[in-house]
Amino acid sequence: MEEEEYSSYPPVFRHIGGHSSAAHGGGGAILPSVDLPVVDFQDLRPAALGEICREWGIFRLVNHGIPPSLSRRLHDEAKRLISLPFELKQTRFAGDPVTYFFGTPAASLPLRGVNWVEGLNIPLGGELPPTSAAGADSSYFRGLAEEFGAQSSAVARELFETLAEDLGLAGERRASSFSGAGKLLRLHRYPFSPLAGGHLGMDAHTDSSLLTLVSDGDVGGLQILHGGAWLAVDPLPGSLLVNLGDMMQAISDDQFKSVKHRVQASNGEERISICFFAFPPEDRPIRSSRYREFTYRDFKAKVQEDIQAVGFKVGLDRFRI
Ligand SMILES: O=C(O)CCC(=O)C(=O)O
Ligand SMILES: [Fe+2]
Repeated sequence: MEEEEYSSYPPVFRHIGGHSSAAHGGGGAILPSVDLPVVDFQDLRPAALGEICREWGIFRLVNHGIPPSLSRRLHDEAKRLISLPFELKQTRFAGDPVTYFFGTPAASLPLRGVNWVEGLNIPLGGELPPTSAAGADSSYFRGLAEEFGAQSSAVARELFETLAEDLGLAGERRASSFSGAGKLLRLHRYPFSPLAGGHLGMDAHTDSSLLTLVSDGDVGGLQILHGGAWLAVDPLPGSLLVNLGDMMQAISDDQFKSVKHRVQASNGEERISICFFAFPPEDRPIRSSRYREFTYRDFKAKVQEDIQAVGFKVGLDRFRI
């Protein structure tokens, strides 16, 4: 492909489009696929779900009730917006509640090697923005995102309650964990990479969330670390990928796993993913037999501090007793 065909990519990354990614230090072998457990949202069983979360920390959710047409419209609109020329994206989202980013979000370090991803951050639950510089099409997108976010949140709450049941969480500890939860929708576009086993879009990381719901469409790329090996997660159209985050691991006294994962660029189509994150209320103390008491606000601050100081997220280990 010619360079101008990559005009929607940030300029510093345009050159990698037509080249062997191996020459740029990324890459890896084609991995075996993993058969993730599949959970039916209409038939949630605390003990069975708990077992999956102890062993895997990630599963496929089917029959979740979010209409396929809503997911499809949001994916289509996301793809349209993210495919706009880079310069236009920068000006279009300036001053909008929806923000455009590019870089390596897992480590918050832009321009590390050729590992990169770009996307839009969509805060949820606020007022729809007045018609702004972003224009009417962005309001349409935000409306879809709000609707998708509200439905994702209801699904996440139900999953949380099921897991809380399995853990035997009671009283204040249970009631306050999810109510007032922070919510964020983030969409990603992982660039096309001409070689299979191409560069990473997102480095290995665990999510800081309670729960993360990923609508990953029909292009693969996600990989998980399971049993000491990296395994590829194939798409399952119509399903949601659910993974547990660090806060859920802490609340469960390390019974549940916050699974390590990363995303590799596809050698076919670009991957568009829509990720919903549920976080605990910022100032609620998190009590666990494995960690000293902390709040999600403390956790976030420590993650940022480590990224500045050592270049990566240390995460829960900072709070371990
Ligand atoms: O885009 C994906 O498929 C996963 C993204 C992810 O891991 C994250 O945003 O934390
Ligand atoms: Fe993640």
